[in-house]
Order: sequence, then C-alpha cells, then structure tokens
Amino acid sequence: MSAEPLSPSETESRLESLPGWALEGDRITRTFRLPSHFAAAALTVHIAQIQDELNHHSDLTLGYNTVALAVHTHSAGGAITEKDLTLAARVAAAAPAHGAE
Ligand SMILES: C[C@H](O)[C@H](O)[C@H]1CNC2=NC(N)=NC(=O)C2=N1
Repeated sequence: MSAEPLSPSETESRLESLPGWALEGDRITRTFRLPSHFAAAALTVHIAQIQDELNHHSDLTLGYNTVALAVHTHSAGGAITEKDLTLAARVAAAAPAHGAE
C-alpha cells in the first residue's frame, strides 16, 4: 500500500466514492450518528480493531451518540494517502451494522 501524498484534487475525486467523508484542512473526516451511546461506544471499539489491523489510526472522538474520525498519514508528513482512504472504506463498511448513519 502506497504512502505517497495525494493532492487535494485527487483526494476530493477519490472521496466521491466514500459518501459522508470530506476533506477538511489536511485531514479526511466523517461523523457517524448512532442510535445510542452504547452503540457509539461499540463502533469506536470496532474502529480501533480495524485500525490496529491496518496499523493506521485516526483521531477518534466518542460523543453521546456520535463517533467522529479525522485521518491523515503521520509518516507522510500529515498528507492524505491511500492508507487513509483504505481506513475510511473499511470504517464505512463496518458502521452500518452498528446502526450508524
Ligand atoms: C510504527 C507504526 O507503524 C506507525 O506509528 C503507524 C501507526 N499508525 C499510523 N497512523 C497514521 N494515521 N499515520 C501513520 O503514519 C501511522 N503510522
């Protein structure tokens, strides 16, 4: 998996296939809304599992019924890379089973 920086325009075009994800500053972000606090907490654990499996980690924020991610690649100087898009896709695939929108 490449850790080459993606340009902002390339990132924007790749995010078209990841609904709900957006480029904000130097990170890609998404906030999920869950049916309960417990469901939100469960999603954070699932995301932590995915992140350890990929050895790629977001800033992950648990709210009352929300889970927010902000991702970039530290080892690429904080740029967006393929690793961030892979993590975003894996989280997007896992979230619906937790009732996330
Ligand atoms: C040593 C370990 O491989 C690195 O610290 C990994 C872990 N998780 C990471 N996560 C993110 N987002 N960027 C990285 O560069 C990164 N590097």
